[in-house]
Amino acid sequence: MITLSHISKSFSPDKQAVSDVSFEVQRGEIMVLLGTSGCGKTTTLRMINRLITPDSGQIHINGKDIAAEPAETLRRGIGYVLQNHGLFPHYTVLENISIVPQLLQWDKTRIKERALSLMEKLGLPPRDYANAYPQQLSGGQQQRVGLARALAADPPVLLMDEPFGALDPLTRISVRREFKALDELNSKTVILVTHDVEEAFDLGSRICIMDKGRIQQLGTAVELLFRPANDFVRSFLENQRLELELASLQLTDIWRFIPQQAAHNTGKPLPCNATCREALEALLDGPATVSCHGEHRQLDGTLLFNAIAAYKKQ
Ligand SMILES: Nc1ncnc2c1ncn2[C@@H]1O[C@H](COP(=O)(O)OP(=O)(O)OP(=O)(O)O)[C@@H](O)[C@H]1O
Repeated sequence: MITLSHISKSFSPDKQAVSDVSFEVQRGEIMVLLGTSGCGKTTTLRMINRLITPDSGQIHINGKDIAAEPAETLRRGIGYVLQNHGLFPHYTVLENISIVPQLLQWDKTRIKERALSLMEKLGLPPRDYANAYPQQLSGGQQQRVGLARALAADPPVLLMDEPFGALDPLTRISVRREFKALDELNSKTVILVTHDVEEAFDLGSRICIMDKGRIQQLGTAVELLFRPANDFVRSFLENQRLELELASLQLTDIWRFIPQQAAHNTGKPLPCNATCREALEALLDGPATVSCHGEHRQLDGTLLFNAIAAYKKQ
């Protein structure tokens, strides 16, 4: 678990880069820091691995005050992923991924097995890429190697600064999908910085929206969309609101607004953890049957929109 308590930092006397930021991130969570350029996301992240020292406040990782720990020891427990991957050009892919386990003096077989397994999981067939050099890879492949390198020693904490920011939209989505599918994320505490709203909602267990160094709201996608804390949050999400709402709301959230109309046993089955967006897509082919809490109800496009509207009005 990572805890920030009243963290502030300024680089000049007249402006606070980060102002009284407090939050907790649990193991298994991906917490996203989201906001416009210059709002203090990167500074916040870099204080967690002591690349920047806060002016005031404390940061604890698993109950330990990071200021009391040697920076080197601290960083060995933290995987750090940057936008421009930072790979060593004269090291092969395998050598780049092996750097931290080597520093930790893992035995050679274990290092190789771990590196090859990560390459497989991240869509880099070892046979094709293990002995390649970074400049022989595409941007997306380099970023996959950067991810594998950060994960190699299985650190309990992962800090990611715009990790997919330099990739084209299609590559970005596929690298993100592979990242999300990594089962080892369940045992890590992850903080990810982005200014991409869609990415934040796709990856974040919770999202922390920042502006001018301050937290404006920290919550789940549904909380931010349906219970915005202030006008800044509301307008920050305005452009993508409908898309985000459909992708964030699950049928279980709107279940009580779907009429108790027995299903006709025609139509596609939809599970109650389907999102409204998935439901909408399925409903383009005709009515469906939703199953929630052992009950089955009929759903079509009109019923879905009425239920969403009722949920928003409550
Ligand atoms: N080393 C530094 N020296 C002086 N000012 C800095 C330094 N690092 C950051 N700042 C300032 O602190 C503020 C917050 O910067 P920060 O990089 O944390 O923002 P950000 O939200 O990550 O922005 P971006 O998305 O553009 O990276 C900005 O006004 C920035 O100019």
